[in-house]
Amino acid sequence: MSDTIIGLTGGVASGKSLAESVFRDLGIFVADADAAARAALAAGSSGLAEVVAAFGAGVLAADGTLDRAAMRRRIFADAGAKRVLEGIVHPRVRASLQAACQAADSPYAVASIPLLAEVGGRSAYPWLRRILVIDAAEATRLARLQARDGIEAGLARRMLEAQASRTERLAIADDVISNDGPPQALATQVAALDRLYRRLAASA
Ligand SMILES: CC(C)(COP(=O)(O)OP(=O)(O)OC[C@H]1O[C@@H](n2cnc3c(N)ncnc32)[C@H](O)[C@@H]1O)[C@@H](O)C(=O)NCCC(=O)NCCS
Ligand SMILES: Nc1ncnc2c1ncn2[C@@H]1O[C@H](COP(=O)(O)OP(=O)(O)OP(=O)(O)O)[C@@H](O)[C@H]1O
Repeated sequence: MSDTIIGLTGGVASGKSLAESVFRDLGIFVADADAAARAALAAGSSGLAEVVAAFGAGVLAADGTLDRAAMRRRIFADAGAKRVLEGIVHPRVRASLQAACQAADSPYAVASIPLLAEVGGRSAYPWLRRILVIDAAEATRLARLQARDGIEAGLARRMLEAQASRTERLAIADDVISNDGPPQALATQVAALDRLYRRLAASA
């Protein structure tokens, strides 16, 4: 049972997954918003039923699951559709992350929320004790994104531009990890924050 929940965020290819794995290695429970968003629209879920009610059965693939690629094309071409989908998915993601983190048996828990700055930061997630931003220079993220996903520079740049700016994200941060150096430097910063978060949890 953990009431100390840390929000982890960062732009695409900033190093969130790497930071998550370091927290897990230190014995900390990590809940992931992307996984919660997929579960919210799983076959047979109430979320998927709401999506079908809002968008029609045409969003389903032949096997009755959500046609995610088609939905992705639709929401990035139509801001209204994106808002409708988010209205269905985001409340479920918030509830699922909170429940999973509160049930965690580690001293504190981490909720990894890639779009935390985009959805309104603390006002959307008032139960976060602190917000940790993984930060890296845009050039670093572009290079790592291209290397990891094998995509061309133009697409990598558009993905960065579709997200909150570095300044907007840093504005919601209580803690910042700089990930422009080697992986070991990130691990050292995570370990230092782990000590802080354990102290906070112990005094809660
Ligand atoms: C549209 C959906 C079905 C597409 O699924 P698909 O498996 O093709 O893509 P995936 O979920 O991996 O997302 C791909 C990338 O798109 C971006 N993205 C997805 N949803 C959003 C959004 N609402 N706003 C901005 N960017 C988004 C993210 O950078 C993500 O890395 C899915 O992304 C979705 O349900 N989105 C709405 C819910 C949401 O906001 N999810 C984000 C985490 S809470
Ligand atoms: N300090 C580092 N040095 C070298 N490579 C790194 C470092 N940190 C992360 N990477 C690499 O950069 C890429 C992006 O990192 P990671 O996948 O952790 O980012 P992310 O924020 O989780 O990305 P996404 O937003 O796409 O989920 C990965 O290939 C990862 O191995």
